[in-house]
Amino acid sequence: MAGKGYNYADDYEDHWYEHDDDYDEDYEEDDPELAEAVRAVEAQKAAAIPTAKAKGSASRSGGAAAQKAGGKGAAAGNSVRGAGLDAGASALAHYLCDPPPTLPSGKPQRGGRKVEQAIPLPQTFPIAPQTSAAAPTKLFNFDQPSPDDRVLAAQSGKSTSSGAQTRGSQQSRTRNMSDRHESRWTDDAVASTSGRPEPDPQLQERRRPLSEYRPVSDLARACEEASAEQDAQVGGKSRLHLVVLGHVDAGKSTLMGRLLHELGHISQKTVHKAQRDAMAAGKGSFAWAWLLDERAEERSRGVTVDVASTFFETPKHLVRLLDAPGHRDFVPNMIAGAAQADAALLLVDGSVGGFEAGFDAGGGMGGGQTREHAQLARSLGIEQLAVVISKLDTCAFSQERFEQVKGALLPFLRTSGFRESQVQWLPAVGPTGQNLTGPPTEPALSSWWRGPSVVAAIDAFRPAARAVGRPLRMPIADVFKGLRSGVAVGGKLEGGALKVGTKVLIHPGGKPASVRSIDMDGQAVPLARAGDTADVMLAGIDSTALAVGAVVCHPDWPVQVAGRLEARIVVLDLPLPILKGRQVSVHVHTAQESGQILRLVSVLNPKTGEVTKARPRALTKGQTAVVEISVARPMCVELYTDYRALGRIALRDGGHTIAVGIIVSLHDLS
Ligand SMILES: Nc1nc2c(ncn2[C@@H]2O[C@H](COP(=O)(O)OP(=O)(O)OP(=O)(O)O)[C@@H](O)[C@H]2O)c(=O)[nH]1
Repeated sequence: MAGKGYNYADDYEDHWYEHDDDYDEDYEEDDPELAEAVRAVEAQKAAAIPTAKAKGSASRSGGAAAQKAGGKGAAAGNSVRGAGLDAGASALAHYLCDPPPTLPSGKPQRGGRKVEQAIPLPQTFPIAPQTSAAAPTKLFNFDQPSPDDRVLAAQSGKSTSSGAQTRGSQQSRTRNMSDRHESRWTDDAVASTSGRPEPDPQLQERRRPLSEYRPVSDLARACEEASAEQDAQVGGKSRLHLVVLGHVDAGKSTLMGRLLHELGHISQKTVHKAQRDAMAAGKGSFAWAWLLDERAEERSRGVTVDVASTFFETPKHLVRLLDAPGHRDFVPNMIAGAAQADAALLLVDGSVGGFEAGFDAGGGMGGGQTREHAQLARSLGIEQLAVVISKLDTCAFSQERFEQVKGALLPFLRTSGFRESQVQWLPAVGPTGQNLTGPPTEPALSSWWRGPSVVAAIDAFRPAARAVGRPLRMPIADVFKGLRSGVAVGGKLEGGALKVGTKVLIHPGGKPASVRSIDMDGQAVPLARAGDTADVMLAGIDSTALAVGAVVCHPDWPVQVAGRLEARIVVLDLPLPILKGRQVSVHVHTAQESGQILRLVSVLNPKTGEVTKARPRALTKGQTAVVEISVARPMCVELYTDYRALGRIALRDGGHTIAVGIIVSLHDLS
């Protein structure tokens, strides 16, 4: 079953939301073993490992606002996407901005560099000592406000020490195609989109149902021709958007750095340079990660800040890879990355203490990012997951430890809405390349592991269905200046298609524009279809009308712009109940806005959807409920039943995700 971008006509069954919390109770009722496992995890949590909290209390840096040099590489579509983009990137991000050598067609990319033949490396990098539960991770010396801090400051009307920006972390996602340039929301732009317009009560009734939409025939024909042509060009391979998730230091960048090298996308020379630089800086164990975490800040702190995107090929897929930051401060960036993905690799540190730190419930405030990332990924529509258990080399490749981690995580993933059949489990060791592209060579691992390698697990993911027959929706993940003139936006088409010359509308604001050119994977193309990630150069529009979180849409079938909405949510781990009036940060696709919970409408039976309590006074952990939320500025959203990718919502507060859900009704439409 496809991951995201479903066609409205398909009979996709969203397990979580339609049968959602079956899991919650099923495992208790039907599966005593599972219930026992959950109790064991709870007991484990009670014995809490304080590392995550210690990390959380460290002062922080909002490095996401920093910008990375654009240049032609960025124009070629390899720049960081999703959040804090120009701000340089994670290890992956870094690599991403230095374009991969060739395109699916075999042609070199514009600005691409020559890559030598990848040859297997011996284990040259020291392995991080991760054997003690007492010190599985390090403290970070963050000294500036994080993206979340900015959002919180904006909500409370305070400014942060580094200068709060109107749109918080979204501001930092703007990138430049030709030179370093920070495209800000100007007062005009804010006025055009932020002032709450008078709601139009008849708007909803006047809107034609999306099911009546039929693409114009020339676009439909172009899509058909393009599919045949592009499929032939890429040797029958399908496109897959993959996000790499996991707690900080789980080994994401290291694993992906080594994988990209083994697949021939990072040269031997580059590897040696990263190794030399890392050694010289006394951070030898981060050499593989440095292939991707190229920003000085990321290297010195050893953490990924931004979401980066790059491209690689497996036997079955052309993979657009998004490396999400693991640190809790950068979860908004992670959300923007995961919002574009069809499938996810969840890296889990299997070392003793390492897993527990990432999975710790954190005293009821979200805890480790293993939990938060998994829950967010599911709420953003990702159904297909491969859990990669790393660092087993620190415990002699113990099969028992592998099973222990799996046993603790599986019930949690089920309650988060993942189907067991859609979750793969595998071990891998990034620094030595064990089980990355083929069976492990390490006897202690090969003696018991018979399952897939990382590449095989990626190949087992199914590509998303392309919803080309739907009205155009392209949530903007990136805004940047054109090479010569004009402005361009980057993002994933969730529905419909675009051709050069297509007339579009940008919401909020309702500004018209037309498509001047389209770039995909660094090449100019005549057409982009649902499921593609593209850079679209626009004509007839000013950059002030564009921002991350806005949506490029069909002029006659525009996206909804709502100032108030009702959502069916599941309350996550939190120490204090949700009360009416709570300030939250609202995340939908790539958009993020300050909001407030106006009303607690009802508590629902998660199995039947029946109202068990109307107008509750508070919502607590695990409850399914309907709430009404207002946002400070109208947001581009859709009902979940109309457009799933634009109808999923996450609510955050105090740097933690407190609820995830779906949008069930829209109000104050403009
Ligand atoms: N022993 C061992 N160390 C590993 C393994 N994978 C990664 N490491 C080490 O763990 C540390 C963190 O690795 P990264 O790749 O930076 O982790 P990350 O998940 O990308 O971290 P963020 O991007 O900051 O979230 C580095 O010192 C790596 O060398 C592994 O499989 N075994």
